[in-house]
Amino acid sequence: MTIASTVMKGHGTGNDFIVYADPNGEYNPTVEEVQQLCDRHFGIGADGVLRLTRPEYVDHIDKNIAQALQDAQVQWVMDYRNADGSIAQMCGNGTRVSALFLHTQGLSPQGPIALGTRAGVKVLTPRGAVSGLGEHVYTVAMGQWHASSAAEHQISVHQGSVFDGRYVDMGNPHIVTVLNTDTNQWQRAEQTLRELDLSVAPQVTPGLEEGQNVEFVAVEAPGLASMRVHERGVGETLSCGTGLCASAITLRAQTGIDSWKIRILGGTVQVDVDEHNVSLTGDAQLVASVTLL
Ligand SMILES: N[C@@H](CCC[C@H](N)C(=O)O)C(=O)O
Repeated sequence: MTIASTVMKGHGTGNDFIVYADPNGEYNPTVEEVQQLCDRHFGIGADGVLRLTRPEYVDHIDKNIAQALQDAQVQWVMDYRNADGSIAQMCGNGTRVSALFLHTQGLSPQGPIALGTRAGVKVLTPRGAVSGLGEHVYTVAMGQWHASSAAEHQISVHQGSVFDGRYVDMGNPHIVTVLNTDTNQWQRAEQTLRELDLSVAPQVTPGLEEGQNVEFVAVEAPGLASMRVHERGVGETLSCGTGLCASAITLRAQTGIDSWKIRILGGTVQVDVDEHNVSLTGDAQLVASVTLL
């Protein structure tokens, strides 16, 4: 695939992406092209592709959301693809990398960006001035969340253990299991978390028709937790922004605590939840500019 504009590689807490701007709707990759770009041996390698385009060039989008993007007059929409070529509604870490790309490429003025996604408009606020490559911190307001009030799913992992999981809708689907809320149980929960074999997708019963991202969380102290994730369309990743938000929402339901610092394999983020909104603060980094041959 050729893309006649700047293509970059970046990541947010180790969740890595290939990112480019496609303002004229000319470079809409096929499933095979996404798979090839994301292949870690035969391609550039990434968990997903972020195609930044105009609202009219995004397909597989809900009619009402497409209308909302038009009403909000967003300049840019993040058309997100998983490494296996599938389409997802949202990617929390991807929004930060998209914002950094738009800022550093001069495609969006400094300051907050209203970024369109298949899950609606998300506003990203840079924490400090954005100055070229390197690490930058953004807060993304993810907006209204929805969660089931009970753990209605069972998650079995490769080793045979079975956990209860709750459904959380972040625009994309999540099933979250909290391994402990009693901090005296932290060491055991942390060991369980560390030893989970996520090389194979956990089995979820009942599973969601559209598939699911699955998160496992252990609580170390009030407001401090660790998480691992198996992502739909990718596999285990070093971080998942929507999964971190889904985890904090579930932790809040089980502990009453609104504000969480959560460690994942690729770093640490801050998640703040209230009745209506959830916001995610974390890093974004661009690491390379790539020429596709
Ligand atoms: N890594 C992302 C989520 C990407 C989409 C997900 N795999 C899905 O299919 O829903 C994040 O940071 O939120």
